[in-house]
Amino acid sequence: MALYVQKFGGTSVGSVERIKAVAEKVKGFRDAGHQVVVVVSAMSGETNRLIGLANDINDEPTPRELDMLVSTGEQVTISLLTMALHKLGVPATSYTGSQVGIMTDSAHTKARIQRIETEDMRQDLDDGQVAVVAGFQGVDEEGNITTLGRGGSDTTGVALAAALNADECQIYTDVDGVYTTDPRVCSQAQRLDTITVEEMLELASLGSKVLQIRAVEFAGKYNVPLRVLSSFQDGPGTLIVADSDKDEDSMEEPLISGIAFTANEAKLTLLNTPDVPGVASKILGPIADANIEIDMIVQNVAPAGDYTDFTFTVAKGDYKLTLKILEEQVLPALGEGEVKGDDKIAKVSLVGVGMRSHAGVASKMFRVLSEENINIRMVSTSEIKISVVVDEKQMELAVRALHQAFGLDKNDIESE
Ligand SMILES: Nc1ncnc2c1ncn2[C@@H]1O[C@H](COP(=O)(O)OP(=O)(O)O)[C@@H](O)[C@H]1O
Ligand SMILES: N[C@@H](CC(=O)OP(=O)(O)O)C(=O)O
Repeated sequence: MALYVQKFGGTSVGSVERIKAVAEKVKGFRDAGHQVVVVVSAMSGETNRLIGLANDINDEPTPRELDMLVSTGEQVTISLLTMALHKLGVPATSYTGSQVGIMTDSAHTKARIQRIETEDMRQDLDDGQVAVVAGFQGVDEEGNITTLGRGGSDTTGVALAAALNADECQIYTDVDGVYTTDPRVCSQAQRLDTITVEEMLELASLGSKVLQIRAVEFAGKYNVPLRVLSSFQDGPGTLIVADSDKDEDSMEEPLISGIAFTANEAKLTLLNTPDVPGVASKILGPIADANIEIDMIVQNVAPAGDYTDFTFTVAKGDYKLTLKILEEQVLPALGEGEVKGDDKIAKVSLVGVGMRSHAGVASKMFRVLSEENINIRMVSTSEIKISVVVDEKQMELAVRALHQAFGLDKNDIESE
């Protein structure tokens, strides 16, 4: 007998038929003698619909009320799934985050889990029940409902698996595992049998939304065995493995494990800023004060030593506010310069632990992009990733060209 925490995302519970299919799947595990805790997201599109309603009423809803509203999406699915399980004769009880004791801090819309009270769930499991828990939500010490950030049900699943010491946390979604890149954009993408926590963290943080980044962090920190599977077809899925557990038979790591991309960034440039100590902090200080996260930063070498250009990227949602801060606070403080912005950009990233021991990945990447006539506007690197910023409209072309050039296409891998 094993204990599984099974998380079903929005598409997997997107209709009555799909909810019934999830109930059948859960029943199958229970009939096989396993204990199951299920975590569900809201039906697909529901969270966006609720946010839309809020914005129709008030374009700046308070985070507390937003959490109160969007958490209702998951409350619908826990009850419907539990009813579907009852219909199949499976004893089950639904719980909101607050009822099951998912205690978080008070950072509404991006709360962090601090502890989980597991007694009720353990009692249910001991009684032969399935516990059906609302993903994405928790409660703070004052009893306010909080949410964990978009995609947060993955984190609920992994956190519950850690708290219950489950044998595996299974993330069921609409693809049958983690692919070399998003299979919706590149039909040649290949499912990976395993991927390391480190690589998955990079892919998630660079835009692959198959897993929420904090869920991967949690799995790494608490050693939770984590598997991504399809809720629509059977198969082994992809196991996220500790960095030391990567297939020991393979003598060489593949150079690139995956390609991530996102069009959710915008680029801002300050032209002709004085090249003197303290300028970077004068530019970025007011932006940090506004709680805006900065991703890539590039400062050009000043040709004559006295003026430079300073470019950085932020999330697209922060673009307008950042532009305003630069124009209204930073430029007056610097006394000179000019601001330029572009929110039609995309970031494409190659990820792979094999890069550590191989030179030449960047030069090959740049060559492939130049052969496709794709202009590179910014570059950033770390030990296991290279990211470039390109025009948004060239993003998919860049992904496909790089996927093929780095030998990730289906036919290449199959013929090895
Ligand atoms: N490398 C990747 N491997 C698999 N899926 C990916 C990858 N990158 C992006 N995706 C996308 O992630 C989607 C699944 O995530 P999401 O829509 O959040 O699912 P859910 O609703 O189940 O939480 C897939 O449909 C796929 O388009
Ligand atoms: N419903 C929430 C939480 C979530 O994790 O959803 P999904 O599993 O469908 O990505 C959201 O849309 O962000």
